[in-house]
Amino acid sequence: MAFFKKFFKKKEEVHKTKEHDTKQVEAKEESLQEETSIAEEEKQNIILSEPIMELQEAEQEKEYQVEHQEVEHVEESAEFNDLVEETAHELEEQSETVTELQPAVEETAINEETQAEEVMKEEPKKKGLFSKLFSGLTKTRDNFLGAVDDVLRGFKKIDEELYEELEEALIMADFGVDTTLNMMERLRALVKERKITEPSELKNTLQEIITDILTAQENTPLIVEGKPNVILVIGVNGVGKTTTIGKLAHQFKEQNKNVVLAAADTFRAAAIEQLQIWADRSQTPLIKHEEGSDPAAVVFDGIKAAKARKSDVLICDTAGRLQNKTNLMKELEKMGRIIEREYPEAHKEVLIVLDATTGQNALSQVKVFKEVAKVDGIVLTKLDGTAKGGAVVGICESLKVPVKYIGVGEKIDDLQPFDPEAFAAALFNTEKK
Ligand SMILES: Nc1nc2c(ncn2[C@@H]2O[C@H](COP(=O)(O)OP(=O)(O)OP(=O)(O)O)[C@@H](O)[C@H]2O)c(=O)[nH]1
Repeated sequence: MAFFKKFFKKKEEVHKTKEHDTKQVEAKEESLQEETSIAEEEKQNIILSEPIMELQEAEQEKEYQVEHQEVEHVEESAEFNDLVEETAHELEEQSETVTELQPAVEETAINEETQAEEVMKEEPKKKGLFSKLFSGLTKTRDNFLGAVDDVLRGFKKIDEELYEELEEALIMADFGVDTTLNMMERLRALVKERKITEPSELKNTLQEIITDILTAQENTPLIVEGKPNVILVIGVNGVGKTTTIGKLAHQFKEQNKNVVLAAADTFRAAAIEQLQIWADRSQTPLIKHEEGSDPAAVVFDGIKAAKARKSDVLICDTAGRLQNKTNLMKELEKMGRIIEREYPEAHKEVLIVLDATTGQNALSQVKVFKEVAKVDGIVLTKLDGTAKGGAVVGICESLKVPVKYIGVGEKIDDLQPFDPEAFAAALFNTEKK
């Protein structure tokens, strides 16, 4: 702005000077003309050399004046041109700076746009996860929360009778006896400590206790970044092992991971065929042998394929026959040995799949598997089809094995990482605490 003010002020000054000088020249011209006509007269009347010389001098002076004026004008216009050039130069420099800044400005704009897009993508994803969890837990919530609300509405003060009825509601929702007793003990202690008198306030306190139990168990990620990973999936027939493997493969592939599947449940031909369907669905290579072949040999070939493809994750299906614990133990041990020997650099996880509809039975399955293998995490399937979702709390509390994923439907993207706070919020129909 200052530059333009300076520029126009100078321009005005130049213009004024020019006007003033032109007037002066015109006045001079007039007087010269007058002098010329007098001289002419004199020339005509008295022919004398002196006036002629004067006239010549006057003419010369006039010429000089005009020339001088022109020079001044030329100088002024040169000054004006300089100013114009200076302006142009400054403008050019400014435009260069703008051009230099342009890519940075564009980059910033693109970055902001990308970030906004990512946030926009992330937000519905988060919302989608919670709404799926929320609708998946409908039966459990109706069963559990409905019973809790009924109890709390029926009392004006917190007394022993209220505690007993709450205890019953928790047991009916499959929290398990031990976990329920433990929860009630914590509830009584908090009521005393916080001097709670209103029955309606117990709901919040219960949600807090459940969130606390679910988050108490350290939950590590299923796979380690920058390392090859092997996941052995165990569990009894029909719990949703194959489906879970397909869903996991799909999720890892969405995260741009290279995945290989191995059909090490060779006990039934149908298990291999079913895994092939999920491998096709998630577009993942499947290593398989004939029905009845050695499961450890399938794992061996799976490792070979994973190494050749520089895979991030190898997921092995296994047969879960609890009827013969000795065989099951031998089979799992042999697979473990092969992995240790052939793939020592890999991170190994044993994931047990449990069917939530079996409620407390799921808990006893984990107990048996824990006798034959080290179990690192739990996948609880079919939470959408059961009123017994409270079993999750019992499993977390009594087994000290973290729930890593939950199944909330039959579709490929109906498996989600277990989020304890979101689970408790969906159970109590509230916000995450
Ligand atoms: N609603 C619902 N159904 C599920 C879920 N997970 C698996 N299923 C269904 O449970 C049934 C059994 O699943 P599979 O994956 O075949 O179970 P499996 O443990 O591999 O069983 P076998 O192959 O017999 O050993 C199938 O009909 C699945 O669609 C889930 O999270 N929700």
